[in-house]
Amino acid sequence: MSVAVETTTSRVPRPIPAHLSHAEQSFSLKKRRFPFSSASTSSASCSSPPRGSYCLPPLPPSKGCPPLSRMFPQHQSPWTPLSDSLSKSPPPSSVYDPSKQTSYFGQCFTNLGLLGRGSFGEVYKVQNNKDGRLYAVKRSAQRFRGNGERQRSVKEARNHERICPHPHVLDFVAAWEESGRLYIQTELCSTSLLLHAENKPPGPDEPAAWGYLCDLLSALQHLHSHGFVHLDLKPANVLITDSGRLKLGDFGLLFEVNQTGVESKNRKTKEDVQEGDPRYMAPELLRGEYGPAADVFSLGVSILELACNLEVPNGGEGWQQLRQGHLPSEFTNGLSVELQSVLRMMLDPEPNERPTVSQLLALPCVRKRRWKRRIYLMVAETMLTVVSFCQFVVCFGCKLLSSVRLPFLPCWSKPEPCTPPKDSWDRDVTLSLSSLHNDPGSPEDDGVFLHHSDPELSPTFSNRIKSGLSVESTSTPLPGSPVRGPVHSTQSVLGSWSSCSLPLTPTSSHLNNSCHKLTPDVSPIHAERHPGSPSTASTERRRRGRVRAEEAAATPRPNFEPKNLLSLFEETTLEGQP
Ligand SMILES: Nc1ncnc2c1ncn2[C@@H]1O[C@H](COP(=O)(O)OP(=O)(O)OP(=O)(O)O)[C@@H](O)[C@H]1O
Repeated sequence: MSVAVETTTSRVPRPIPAHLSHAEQSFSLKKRRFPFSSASTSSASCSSPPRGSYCLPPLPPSKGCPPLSRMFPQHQSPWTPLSDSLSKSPPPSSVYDPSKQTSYFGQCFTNLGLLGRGSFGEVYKVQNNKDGRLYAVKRSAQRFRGNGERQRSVKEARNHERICPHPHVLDFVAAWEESGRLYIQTELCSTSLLLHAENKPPGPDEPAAWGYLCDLLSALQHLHSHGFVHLDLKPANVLITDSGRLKLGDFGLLFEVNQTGVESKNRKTKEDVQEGDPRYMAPELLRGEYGPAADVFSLGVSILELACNLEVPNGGEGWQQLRQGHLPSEFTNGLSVELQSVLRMMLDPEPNERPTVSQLLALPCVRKRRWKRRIYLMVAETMLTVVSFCQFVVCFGCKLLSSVRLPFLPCWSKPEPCTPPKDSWDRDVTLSLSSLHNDPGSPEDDGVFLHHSDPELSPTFSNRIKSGLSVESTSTPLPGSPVRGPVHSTQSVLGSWSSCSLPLTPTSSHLNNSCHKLTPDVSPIHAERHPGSPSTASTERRRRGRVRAEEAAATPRPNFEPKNLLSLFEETTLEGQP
């Protein structure tokens, strides 16, 4: 361990990865990027992809013949478990029936919406129909175009499963292959660290950076002590829970170092070589030296970025300087001496001079903050659990009251389903799709996904909505609708139709799944349905009265207020008028 030793070799410019043709030249303040909501609505054009998510070019709209599978509907291709968890305990036949046309995903999960898109796939928030819990499921965007591609995709899932559970590593649940696509089921988080940081008020945030450093050092210590190197550590690959706990994810480039020489230079075989994000890449990776020190460097760059709110250069002079041990003083001068010196050590150009994760964790300044961080997380998680429990009690109480069927509360007599009934979901989607595409529901377009994620791929769909046709068959908000909040992406996907809007931890949220009542805000849709249709004043009044009544009926019980009684009264008065 040494503080920024500048050797002669460190001044020699390092070769820049070949694909960096549009390299940023030096350091700059972080630009605000649109979070997922923009990706969801415009990722087809991909004009400004979220950083860390190199969007694939949009699929061209279908102009020619429909695919063969649409003309000759066929059964889903077989479902293949890829994780030990699924092979050892497959779902019971009551949950998954292979003879049914619906996919494994469609039968086992209720899709609650798109969480985000990355370069390889789309991530959905789902509810498991077996245990009722909420999870994230990542589905590869493209079907495998060969065995090589398949192997590479499957590797990410297998790598993830090999890592023992740890409080700062994203929990792996299961992986499977279906219809030529890979599915990975993991624990549900709130959002990625990148999006979280970008949605905070601009400006440096050193206390938060110390917290991130402590969490990610713990995660790396776990990986390194088990003989793994991540090799793609960056804020986009770190997830954050509702309590603020960081979880390291995305193990596509995970590399196993031999146990005897964890610190020794390990060379990957040529076919193994896959470059991570160049902005966070340690200089020695360009020489083919793969070791735990590379993760320390990437963590250093990530913390520098998060603490100073700066745009990390992906090439050019700034990229070179960072790999020669020069920190951008115009940004780092505002940081404490302690953090500056830790960053200097982590960003040492020589991997052998860089401290190991254990050495960093032993630093007094880190140890002090790690304790604070632990206490903070403990308190935050306890509070979340208490809030979740209270929500559960309130929801349970409401359900109980509604089952009493009080005569003066007519709208309480029919409680809304917790989630859309699966059959109706499938039926609605199939109806919607078949009416749009005249397609009997091919496995090409698994309705469970197209319903949420691909409206931009289906121009007919959006035109239909725009032209004011019925949206009753689409009971979920459209991607890009204003209900989405930038930070709490998981929560905002449910947006306006979740009556329990407090963020829940994945562990606790199963307690109150009953809170996820679907109460679509129907009034604006109805109002726009026939904008130009002639209507007399009385029919208009009646229509408004009906809409209010529908709103009142759709309002979940906890929101039942005297206001609703007033509107019911008003409605009755309106109905009574000639
Ligand atoms: N477990 C999760 N819980 C909540 N949101 C998630 C989860 N996993 C991913 N996301 C969201 O989905 C987005 C895309 O996911 P992810 O980055 O894993 O896809 P990817 O194809 O591997 O992307 P890349 O390879 O570019 O990193 C993330 O930015 C994050 O917002």
